[in-house]
Amino acid sequence: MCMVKVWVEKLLDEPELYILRLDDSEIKHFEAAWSIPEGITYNAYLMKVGDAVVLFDTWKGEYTEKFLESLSTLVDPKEITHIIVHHTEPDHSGALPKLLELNEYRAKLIGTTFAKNLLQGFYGDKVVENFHTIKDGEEVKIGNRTFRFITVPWLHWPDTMITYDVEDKLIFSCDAGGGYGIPEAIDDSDEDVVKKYLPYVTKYIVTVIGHYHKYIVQNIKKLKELGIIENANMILPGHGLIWRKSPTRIFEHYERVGAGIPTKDKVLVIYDSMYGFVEKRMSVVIEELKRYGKKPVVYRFTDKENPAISDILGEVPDSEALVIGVSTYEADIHPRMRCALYEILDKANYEKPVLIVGAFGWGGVAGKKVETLISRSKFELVDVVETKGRMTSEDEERLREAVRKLIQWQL
Ligand SMILES: Cc1cc2nc3c(=O)[nH]c(=O)nc-3n(C[C@H](O)[C@H](O)[C@H](O)COP(=O)(O)O)c2cc1C
Repeated sequence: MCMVKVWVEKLLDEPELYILRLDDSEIKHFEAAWSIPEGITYNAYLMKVGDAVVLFDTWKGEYTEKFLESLSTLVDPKEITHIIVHHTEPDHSGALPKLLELNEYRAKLIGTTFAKNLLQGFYGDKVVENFHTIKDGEEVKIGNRTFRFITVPWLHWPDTMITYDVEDKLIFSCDAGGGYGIPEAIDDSDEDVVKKYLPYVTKYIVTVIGHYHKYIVQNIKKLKELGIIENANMILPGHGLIWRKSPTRIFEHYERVGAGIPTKDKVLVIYDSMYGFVEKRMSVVIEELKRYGKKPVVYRFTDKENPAISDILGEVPDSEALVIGVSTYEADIHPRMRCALYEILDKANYEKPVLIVGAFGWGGVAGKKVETLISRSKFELVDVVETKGRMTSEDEERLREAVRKLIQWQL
């Protein structure tokens, strides 16, 4: 039996505003790719304003029945007059077709032209029969409120927009401002809950939006210039915590991740080691890093450990530098490291210095291949120390020297 938790809570009396949150503790791999033992929540919101009943997004399709059940405790689905579609990815739009059926297609859908197009592709023509496409910045009066729709393309699909409730200064931000994890609270009032949650936000940003991370900075700049962030009373994302104690905090966090602002002294060390040759080298690296006051965060692929790539990705944005340790495997990079590197370069491509360390048996190519990948990315290549078999005392000295070079690299 499915034991996921559902929250239906009133957030405001005026306007009458509710959150409908499902805690998906059953999910293992978000987007069938990112390991999230911490789970995720799907947040939809319902607002009753004058004669209008406005729904902001829905939940993932597999929870349609639960969504309709929860919604029915607040309103007869037939009474919904407007549905705001911020983003059509099925974790937010999955329950929409069934809801519209119950609603007898009375509600007006509001979203971008892209959103209309995508919904039609996913669910057919009927779903978009009553769809109003908005232009960036367009304001629509609904009930006794003014809703301004602001497009935030590539955060993280081309369809994405946010809604600003002008009178109440509320930002419904869908994926922007969201995170993984199932916080024990609805909002940011408890600092312990926030502290535990923020690393999951980083992991979410990198895995979900990371490929487009320059748009995070661009789009937040756009919202700042509109002056809506600093005066917001609440940020209401499609995943995770609502921000009402310090609404600006979540976008500041997003900005930091988008820009790759480092945490002082944090160096990310990632390596594979089948029989311990790379590992020996990496213990020298780690020892040398610590000697200079650095705080290495280490992920290793060995016959005992197989860390999730999603967790590694979440560590990149706030690292000062990276050290990559690789063995040569069938004239290539070890398969697990190949996979990790591919994702780092795709999702977490930042201007940070990188040191490459390699070990091989008869012809080292892994280090050179990593070097080629790094030199084509935004990362800055500091040095490559790739040597044969067991580590000699000369190899060790070269490694220590390379670590010192990394440390001096404008960290
Ligand atoms: C399955 C397998 C494939 C390998 N392929 C190569 C290779 O193509 N070229 C090479 O020089 N060494 C190759 N090696 C040797 C390793 O790169 C070498 O032993 C290295 O020191 C391993 O470091 P590690 O024990 O830390 O993983 C291979 C080893 C294994 C187990």
